[in-house]
Amino acid sequence: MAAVENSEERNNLFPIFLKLEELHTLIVGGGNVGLEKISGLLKSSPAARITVVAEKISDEIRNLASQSKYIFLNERSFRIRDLQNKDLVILATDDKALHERIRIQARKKRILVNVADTPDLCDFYLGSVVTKGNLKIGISTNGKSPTIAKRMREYFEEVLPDNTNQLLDNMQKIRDRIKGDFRRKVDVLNEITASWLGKSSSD
Ligand SMILES: C[C@@]1(CC(=O)O)c2cc3[nH]c(cc4nc(cc5[nH]c(cc(n2)[C@H]1CCC(=O)O)[C@@](C)(CC(=O)O)[C@@H]5CCC(=O)O)C(CC(=O)O)=C4CCC(=O)O)c(CCC(=O)O)c3CC(=O)O
Ligand SMILES: NC(=O)C1=CN([C@@H]2O[C@H](COP(=O)(O)OP(=O)(O)OC[C@H]3O[C@@H](n4cnc5c(N)ncnc54)[C@H](O)[C@@H]3O)[C@@H](O)[C@H]2O)C=CC1
Repeated sequence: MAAVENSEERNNLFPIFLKLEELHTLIVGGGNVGLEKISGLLKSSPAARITVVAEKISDEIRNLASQSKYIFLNERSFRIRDLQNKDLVILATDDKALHERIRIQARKKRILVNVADTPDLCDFYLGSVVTKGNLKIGISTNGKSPTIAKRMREYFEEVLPDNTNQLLDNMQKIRDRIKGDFRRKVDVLNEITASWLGKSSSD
């Protein structure tokens, strides 16, 4: 009798691309991990609105904050009212019990939470991010290996041609110029990109 195989594991996370200038992100913890998370946010969204609360805020974080008028620093212990008017929360302290307490309060307010070193407590993960002009690719290994996510980013950064952004600019111009109904527009755009990956024009 044929053995029943386990169904393949897969990544069920849903990626979205957030406008962090329009949202307000709270980061609790101002050490190395806090620094990594802030740097990650700023790399994609240089004008991200971020409030950092930490008993001790590192010089590196102070330096980053001095380059943006949208980063607010509060060097003190976390208070529940820090959650007010926040959309996302990233927890990066060395106090796991504190993380669990903050998570409960944040969930009550329907604020999405990331706990840097505790995947089970996360509503969302940060991913590795490849940016070429207007193109952005988010990468997740489902928490299996952040190192591989990082290597994948490096790989795509290297293989994506430098004229990728020009391609997008050209396509936007063509897209704006095509007249006619929606169906015709889709047909034309498929037709002119058909040679990509050897696809047929109807793909
Ligand atoms: C689940 C997740 C939750 C989250 O943090 O959001 C998570 C969790 C954990 N990370 C850990 C460790 C490391 N994280 C990195 C790096 C990154 N980690 C990132 C994301 C994520 N990390 C989320 C899943 C993403 C996915 O789905 O793939 C990246 C992609 C984005 C970012 O952080 O901005 C960024 C690369 C950015 C880039 O360069 O492109 C490195 C490598 C390095 O620093 O060089 C190491 C050390 C080596 C290693 O462990 O692989 C540990 C163990 C801690 C411990 O040992 O105690 C945990 C906890 C655990 O796994 O239990
Ligand atoms: N540094 C690293 O690369 C890694 C760290 N970790 C873990 O992640 C956690 C954080 O690491 P680091 O950033 O290196 O630690 P850290 O000690 O440099 O920073 C901890 C931060 O949390 C703040 N903090 C603590 N209690 C607070 C409170 N009640 N309110 C406000 N702020 C508070 C501290 O003031 C400090 O800014 C640790 O538990 C560590 O074991 C895990 C993997 C790698």
